[in-house]
Amino acid sequence: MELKLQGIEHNFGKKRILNSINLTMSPGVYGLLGPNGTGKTTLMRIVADVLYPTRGKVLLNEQNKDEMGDLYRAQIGYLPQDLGMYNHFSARDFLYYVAALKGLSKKEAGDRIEVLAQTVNLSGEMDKKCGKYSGGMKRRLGIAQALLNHPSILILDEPTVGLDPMERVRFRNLISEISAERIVILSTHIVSDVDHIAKQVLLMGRGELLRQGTIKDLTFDLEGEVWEADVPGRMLAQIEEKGTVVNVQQTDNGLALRVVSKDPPCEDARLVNPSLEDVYMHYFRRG
Ligand SMILES: Nc1ncnc2c1ncn2[C@@H]1O[C@H](COP(=O)(O)OP(=O)(O)OP(=O)(O)O)[C@@H](O)[C@H]1O
Repeated sequence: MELKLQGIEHNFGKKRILNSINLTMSPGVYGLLGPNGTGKTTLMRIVADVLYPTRGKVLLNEQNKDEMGDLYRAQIGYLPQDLGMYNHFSARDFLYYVAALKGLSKKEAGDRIEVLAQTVNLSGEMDKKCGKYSGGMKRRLGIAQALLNHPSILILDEPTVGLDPMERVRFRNLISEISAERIVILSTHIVSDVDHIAKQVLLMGRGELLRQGTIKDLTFDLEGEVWEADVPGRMLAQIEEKGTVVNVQQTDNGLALRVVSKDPPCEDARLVNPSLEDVYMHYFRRG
């Protein structure tokens, strides 16, 4: 399976939001990473077929999605940022409702709901009202609704917002499990959401894909340029002029810094292995 975005552009009024996005995806997790307002949601809505791009094409296995119509939409599972749930519905009723919208028969829906309740670890909570669900449970229910139609393309828009660290890890493992034979596009501005599970990371800035690659590719870019150093507090401003300070920690003797810089930012700076967070900060430090 191959999903291709060709020359995607999008304008809202006169404002250019997406600029010539070209991307080819195969099964696995694609982590769409970038600051707020850079066009991640807009791009995902285009792939989910709820927004038409101003220009460009989306091709699934070389077929234009607009020509495929329902056949394309049948392959999509979408968890938008603000999935509305009816608080007075039980989780089971909510899933039956979405299944009906997706055209599943009652029997098919019933079987699928039982399987998905287990997948997202909500089997014991299906009769509870959605309004009584915690943030993490709502996200898992959101994933279940997106999976009802066995989608081969799963689009998750900031699925981990508001989750505590434990839920975040659980959620990440769940995404990893369900990505085996699907293309999963996951947008976030939290580096750790994609750090362990993304097959490819897509760095998005101001409507453009700035860099695409495996975590290894991206961290390799900064090989030999990430340093740690213990310095007196007064040196911070001077070091900030030399490179990107990605972390500052107070210590008994001053500051422990992590810095991205081509040259050593100060005497006694030690080279360390680059992380995805270093890469993110390097690209987006100035917003
Ligand atoms: N319907 C709309 N009409 C006009 N402008 C819009 C519309 N939707 C989004 N925008 C603008 O498009 C830009 C990109 O928004 P988008 O939601 O795609 O970014 P994002 O990267 O997903 O941001 P976030 O991380 O905050 O969700 C923003 O400047 C936003 O204000």
